[in-house]
Amino acid sequence: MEYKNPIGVNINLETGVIPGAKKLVRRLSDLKGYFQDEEAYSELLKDDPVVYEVYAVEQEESEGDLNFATTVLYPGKVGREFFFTKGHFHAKPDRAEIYYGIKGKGGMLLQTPEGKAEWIEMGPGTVVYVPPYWAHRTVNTGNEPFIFLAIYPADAGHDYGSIKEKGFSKLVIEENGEAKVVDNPRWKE
Ligand SMILES: O=P(O)(O)OC[C@H]1O[C@H](O)[C@H](O)[C@@H](O)[C@@H]1O
Ligand SMILES: [Fe+2]
Repeated sequence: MEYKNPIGVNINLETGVIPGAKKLVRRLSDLKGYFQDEEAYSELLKDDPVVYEVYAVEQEESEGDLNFATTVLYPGKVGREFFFTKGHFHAKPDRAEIYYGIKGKGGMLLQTPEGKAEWIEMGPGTVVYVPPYWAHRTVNTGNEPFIFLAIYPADAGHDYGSIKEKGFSKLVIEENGEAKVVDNPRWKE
């Protein structure tokens, strides 16, 4: 039997960087169609800011193995909507995931395939259990980078399709300087 080598790394708790990890950058242009306010989107697209970065340590897809990744989600808004990650179901939909808040302020929108949504606030030290079958998207509701760790099955995969097309049934917007979770007017079952 060939055994894999264990890994020990230190996450930089200020920047979210995992040394040696694979870095993925998502700019606003990668999130076309995701935000409600298309005018605000086009305006902001002139600068095409980085919305988030992911530092991932991933294994080949196999049952029983685990991946981990940090995400640095920058502060910002498109219109009244706070910056967020794309959000996804797992390609193997019954795979669960654990998130751990490191720095900054935000939360997670979760949603069942039928469109029942939940919002969980996150800050440093928050653990979120994402149960099997729930789509999940993180949102930065603060004014500094929101940094968190995620641990997920190596064979979970990402299914972006239905979220890209329909979004979440809830939106997280700013109202009078506060984050508010409201119904998505464009949501259809
Ligand atoms: O893939 P997104 O929905 O854009 O979210 C960005 C990333 O967030 C976390 O780090 C997850 O562990 C990753 O699996 C995911 O790729
Ligand atoms: Fe996930």
